[in-house]
Amino acid sequence: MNDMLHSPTAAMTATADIAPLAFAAVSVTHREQVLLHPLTLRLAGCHRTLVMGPNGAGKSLLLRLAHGLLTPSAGRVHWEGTTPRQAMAFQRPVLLRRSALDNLTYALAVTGTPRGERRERAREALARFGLATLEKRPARVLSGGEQQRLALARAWLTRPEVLFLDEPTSALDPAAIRAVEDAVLDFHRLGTRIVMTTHDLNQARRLADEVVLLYGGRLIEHTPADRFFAEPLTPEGRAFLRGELVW
Ligand SMILES: Nc1ncnc2c1ncn2[C@@H]1O[C@H](COP(=O)(O)OP(=O)(O)OP(=O)(O)O)[C@@H](O)[C@H]1O
Repeated sequence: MNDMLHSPTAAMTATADIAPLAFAAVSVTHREQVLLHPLTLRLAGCHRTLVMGPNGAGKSLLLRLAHGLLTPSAGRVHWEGTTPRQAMAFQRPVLLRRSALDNLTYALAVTGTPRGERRERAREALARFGLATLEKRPARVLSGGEQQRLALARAWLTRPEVLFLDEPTSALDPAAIRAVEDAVLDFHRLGTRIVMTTHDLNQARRLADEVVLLYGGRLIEHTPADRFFAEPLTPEGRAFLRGELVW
C-alpha cells in the first residue's frame, strides 16, 4: 500500500489547518451512573493518538463523543475552527448490502462526486487496499480483514482530515492487522490526524506518537508516546504497562 505515498492526492490536507478538538469538562452519565468523569483534553496537530485503557475504561465513549455520535451529559466537545472532514472505522465495519465496488461508488455519490468519475476512483481505492479482485463480491460476505480494508478504502475516498478508529484490528489475524496498521500510517503520511483505540500495547508502540490513557472513566494521562513507553507519568500508567491495571 505504499504506492499511496506517490498518489497525486498526496497534498490532500494542509496539516496545520486541521482544527484542534477540545473536550471541556465533558462527562457522560447513564441512569445516574457516571461512565465518563469530567474530562478536559485537547487533540491538536497531526498526531497519531492511541487511546488505551482496560475494558470499560471509556475508550469507545471518548471516540464516539469526538466524532459526534454521542452527546455529552455535561461539558462541551468542540472543534476550535472549521469542523474537519472526518471518518470513523469500527471493530465491525458497517457496510451496505451491496458489492464491494458499489459500497465505494455509493460513498462517492453521497459526497457529490460526478457519476462519470465514481467507478474509476472506487476501483483505484480497491486496488490500493488489495481488494481489486473482490469488487463484485457482496461486501457482507467478505472476511473480517477484507471488510476492514473495504471500510478504510471507503474512508480513503472521503479524504478525511481526521480518522477515528475504534479497535479496528481486534478481530483480525496478524496479516490483516499489519494491512490495517500500514493503512493507518499511510493516512497519517498524507496528513490525516489519527485517533485510535486499542488494547494491544505492541500495536500502540508501533503506531502512537502520543497516548491517551483512560481508567475507570477517567483521563489518567495524555503523554507523548516515547515518554509514555519509557516512563509513564502516573502510577496507573506504570501499572498499565506492567499489565497490572485491570478494571
Ligand atoms: N449506551 C450505554 N449505556 C450504558 N452504559 C454504557 C453505554 N455505553 C457504554 N457504557 C458503559 O460505559 C463504560 C465505558 O464503555 P466503553 O465502551 O467506552 O469502554 P471501552 O474502554 O471502550 O471498553 P472495551 O475495551 O471493553 O471496549 C462501560 O462500563 C460500559 O458498560
